[in-house]
Amino acid sequence: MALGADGSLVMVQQVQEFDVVVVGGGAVGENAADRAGRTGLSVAIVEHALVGGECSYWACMPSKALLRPGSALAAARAVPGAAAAGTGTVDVAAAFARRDEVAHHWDDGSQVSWLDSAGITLLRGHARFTGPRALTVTDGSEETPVVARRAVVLATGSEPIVPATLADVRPWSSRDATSAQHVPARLAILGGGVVGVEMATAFADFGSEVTLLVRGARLLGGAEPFAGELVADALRAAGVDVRFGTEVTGATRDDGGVHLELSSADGTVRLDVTEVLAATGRRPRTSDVGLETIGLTPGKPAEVDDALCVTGVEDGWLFAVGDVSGRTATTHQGKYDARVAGDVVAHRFGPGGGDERDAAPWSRFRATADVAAVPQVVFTRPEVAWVGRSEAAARDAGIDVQVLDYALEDVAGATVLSPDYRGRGRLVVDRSRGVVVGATFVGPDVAELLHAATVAVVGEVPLDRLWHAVPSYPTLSEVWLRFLETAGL
Ligand SMILES: Cc1cc2nc3c(=O)[nH]c(=O)nc-3n(C[C@H](O)[C@H](O)[C@H](O)COP(=O)(O)OP(=O)(O)OC[C@H]3O[C@@H](n4cnc5c(N)ncnc54)[C@H](O)[C@@H]3O)c2cc1C
Ligand SMILES: NC(=O)c1ccc[n+]([C@@H]2O[C@H](COP(=O)([O-])OP(=O)(O)OC[C@H]3O[C@@H](n4cnc5c(N)ncnc54)[C@H](O)[C@@H]3O)[C@@H](O)[C@H]2O)c1
Repeated sequence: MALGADGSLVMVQQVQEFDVVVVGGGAVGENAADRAGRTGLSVAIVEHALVGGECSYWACMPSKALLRPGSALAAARAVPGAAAAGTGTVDVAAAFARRDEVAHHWDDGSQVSWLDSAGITLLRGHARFTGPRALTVTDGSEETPVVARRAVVLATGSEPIVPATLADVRPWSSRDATSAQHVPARLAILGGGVVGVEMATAFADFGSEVTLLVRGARLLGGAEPFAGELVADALRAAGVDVRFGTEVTGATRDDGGVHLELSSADGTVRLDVTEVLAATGRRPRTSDVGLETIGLTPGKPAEVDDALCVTGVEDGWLFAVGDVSGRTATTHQGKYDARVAGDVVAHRFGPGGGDERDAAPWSRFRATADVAAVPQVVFTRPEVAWVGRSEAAARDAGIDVQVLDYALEDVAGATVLSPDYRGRGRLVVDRSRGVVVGATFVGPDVAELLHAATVAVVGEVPLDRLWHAVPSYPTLSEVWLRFLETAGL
């Protein structure tokens, strides 16, 4: 027996040793573990909740399942011939039941089976560093010392930030929204970022009276401004009360719900709602992993280089991937970093001990795409999809920018989708190099348009070569031809 981190008595188990220990079994940690084991290193994952992490159970998957019925209904309603069949509203009970299936009823059995099949050891419990390559894993009253002979990959994800004004009223977090079992009659959402606009769309579909409270002047801050404008127009058309320049300056909760005091340039007003969702961003989850024992600061992101090696830690044994690094904020980009980190670990510490320290950008040992080729899709209606730099970001980076804009409704593929199709595409071109450095699409069904743009940005394909990439007719992709014609090709 010994004293645990919280001062209680714990039963200390035998030391367990592995070549590599991955802390956090989210989608990103799982990928890192899989790649790290590919040269025969023994790998363990430590997970204190569900294997699969936020994305599988409370983020990407359930949120997209909640959004899908409304978007399917809207797509049918937009087409003469199908519109008559698309009457009525979203069947909320069926939508929730489908969400429950997609979230595997919050049971991680299938992911645990996958770990088994990949030869990865699962240690259930909460991991904390006790020193370089040394951790303890606490599971109830048991504590297991764990040694990583070669490397540790930190993949502990992120946690929501709750503004101080809402702290006492038990606001919904994104987890409460994505796992909701009832629909609040009146829902206030604080924050005009990705969670805010997606959940405003879903809960408006379910019949909530939604008020979206945005302290700034636009939605989706990092995206091209037209993206936020089109989403705001659509949310308003769906009945959402979108209020810009609005701060929550006070909040109370009683049996009647949550009472918010809102301040804007027009003065102070009160808003009474059933629930309030704090969609105000996330912070890396590093406050309770013993970072202080290895010379890092708890609560801060684990900053990494392009090999995903944590800077400020000697001997290159610590890596960080996913939300915890502060470098990526999506599952797909976190998994890309995980593949790179896992490959670096497998190569550097595997049999024969390779050296990839001189690896060039774009090698499989460098996460080069994190810098200027990050894709993201926001599943609102219209969908928003972007990759690389916005016009403003490209100008800030000193790029000689050429902007190519096109109205998506003017391509034949859009006409087939719906007579009322509206959307917009933008390419940001580096004029001096003649290559695409950014792209944004806003409109129904644009999510699947994005990957062509990602390939163009990553491949730095010259515009005069893109000219030979012929889009099929009649598809939305024909916008690529129109962009190039706009550029004078
Ligand atoms: C509502 C919402 C919707 C989203 N939708 C999308 C989307 O559509 N597409 C997309 O690409 N991204 C989306 N994201 C972002 C995406 O969810 C994250 O980028 C992704 O989950 C990050 O993965 P991760 O593995 O780094 O972290 P997590 O998924 O948070 O995994 C970290 C794991 O570590 C465990 N852990 C933490 N600390 C410890 C410890 N000390 N010991 C043991 N275990 C520990 C946790 O329990 C967790 O399982 C969404 C986010 C939210 C909030
Ligand atoms: N489809 C997707 O890929 C997807 C979907 C959802 C979430 N995510 C990821 O999850 C992460 C979290 O999303 P999010 O929307 O919470 O964060 P975010 O950073 O995208 O947006 C947070 C918003 O809240 C505002 N805000 C912050 N503090 C505030 C305060 N005190 N009062 C009022 N407004 C405040 C910010 O200005 C910002 O507009 C993001 O990194 C996002 O990329 C991705």
